[in-house]
This record gives sequence, C-alpha cells and structure tokens, in this order.
Amino acid sequence: MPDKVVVTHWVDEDVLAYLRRFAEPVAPEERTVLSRAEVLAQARDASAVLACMADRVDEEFLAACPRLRVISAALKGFDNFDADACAHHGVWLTIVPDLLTEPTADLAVALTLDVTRRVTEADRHVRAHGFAGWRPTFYGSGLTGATVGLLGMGEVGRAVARRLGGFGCALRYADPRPLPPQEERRLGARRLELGDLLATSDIVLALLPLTAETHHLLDAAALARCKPGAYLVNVGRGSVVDEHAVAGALSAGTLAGYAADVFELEDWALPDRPDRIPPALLAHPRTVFTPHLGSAVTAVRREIAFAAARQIEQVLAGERPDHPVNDPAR
Ligand SMILES: O=C(O)[C@H](O)CO
Repeated sequence: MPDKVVVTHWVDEDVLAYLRRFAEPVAPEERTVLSRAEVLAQARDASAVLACMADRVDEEFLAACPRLRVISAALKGFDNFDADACAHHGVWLTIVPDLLTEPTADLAVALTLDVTRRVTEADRHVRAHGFAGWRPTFYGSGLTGATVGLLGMGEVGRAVARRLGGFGCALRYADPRPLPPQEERRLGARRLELGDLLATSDIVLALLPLTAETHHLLDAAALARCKPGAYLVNVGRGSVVDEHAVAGALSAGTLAGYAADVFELEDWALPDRPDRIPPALLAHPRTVFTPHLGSAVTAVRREIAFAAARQIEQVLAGERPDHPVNDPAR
C-alpha cells in the first residue's frame, strides 16, 4: 500500500504530481488550510505530513498519528513544532531554511516604506474622501538620512541590509553574533547593544525567530527606550513584540507607526497566546498589516513546497533529509 502523505494546505498541482510518484497525497483543493481536527483525522494512518505555518505539532498530535515518519514543514521558523517530541516518536522534523529570505526582505522594505511614508493610510483616505488635488497632508518621514536598526542579522537581516544600502540610510544592527568585520563594511552596518539600537534608531525592524530569549523582547520597557517618534516593523514572529505594549506606545506617541506581517495569535505553541490582534492596534491609523505574506511569491511558494516534498521522499526512501532539525535515530 502506498504511503499516505497529508498536505495540510493548498499546493500547486505539480507538487501533488511529484508526491504521487512515491506516495498517496491528500490535500485541500481550495486555496486554504486544513483545520487541526481535519489534519488529525487524515493523519491517523499517514506516513508523512507536509505542514505549514497554520499547523502545530505537539505530543497530542504525535500520539494520535502512530505511523508518521516525517513532518516536513514548508517554512523556516519551526517554533510551532515540537522537534524533541517528534524525535521521541521516531519522526523527522524538517524545514526549508533558505527560500524565504529574499521575498521576506522585499516585504520588510515594502512595509517600512509604507508605514513611514503613510502609503496605506493615504490610500484609505483617497478611497474614503476622494482626491481633489494636492494638500499639505500625510507628511511622513522617508528612509533617506534615517538611522535604521536591524534587530537580528541572520539571513533575512543581511538581505534587508543589502536592499537598504541603496536608500541612503545609516544602518545599525543588534545580534548576539557579530558579523565578520569585512561583512559589516560591505553592508555598511555597525553593531550596537539592543538598548543603544533602540535609543538611536528612527526605524527598528524586528527580524528575529521566536525563542525563549526573543519572546516579548520588545515589551513596554523596551519600547520606552525607543527614540521618540520611531517606527517599528515586524516580519519575524508576532510574539517577539508585546502587541498590547505596541498599541500603548502608539497611543502615547512613543512610536509613530507599526507595520507587521506576523501576529502573536499565530504562535500556536505558546500557552498564553492571544486569540486576536488587539483591537486598539487594528484601529490605530498609523499601522499597516499584511497576513503573513513574507514568502508569498508564487514561484517561491512552489519551490518551498517542492523542497518540503523532496524531504518526504528522502525519508520514505530511508535517506537522511536535506534540512532536518532533529534526529529521531539518536
Ligand atoms: O518561517 C517561515 O518560513 C515563515 O514565517 C512561514 O511562512
């Protein structure tokens, strides 16, 4: 009997065709994700799951799916997946680490320009009130001459720095691991401690994974250290910021704007995660939000799905997958 593979979200037909060469995939036909109950119902007798950002894999999930050999996550940040529990159940957990870098950096720059130049806010105004000619309104602040603080200098941080090199801003970064001096010079980025970065940046971009150390790194106390009138942009994980504290900082005027592609409610594995975006944040005019579109480029999502499918093929063939984050053999 062929191995069953549960694909928890819509993927291109040619990814399903690839999976059909060695397995029997089940996947939603519409552009949607399966609910946890639907995934569990399908995965009870499955050998593999091709998972996504909407999924959570924990002890309960693994106990309900005894035939699983691999969870292949079509993502990089695996904070919603319990890698140790997977290994304990003899299940590989694999990720796709590299393909989201460039599109996520593009979106980070897009959100930065949007929130600082008030693009979405002005668009809403034109649609709601019409346009009767130029007025001295919607003045913002651009990137030229700004000091931009990159919080996190991993792959995405460096990709953002490369892009910002053309905008005439001063680049700073905070990361426990310094870049080699020649790379700092090439990117024109100077390393600072977190407090100094917050105190001196006109725009702060949070480009961090979610870990015990980064959870609510930008809480009320940290935001109080920001340069008055700074902008904050978050494309890493929602819970790196405390969204209620961000709403407070916006209404106090400490922050001039907040743009995000990620939200605390998505961090399913956190026991105290909120189940909605704070209404005060949604209502604030100086916010710009996208629904986790970091890697949402057609060709990139296709490549990510193929890379995840390939790792399922490898495990089912008894091979070591390309990008495991655990080792069930140990
Ligand atoms: O970590 C990732 O790959 C993205 O945030 C999920 O789409």
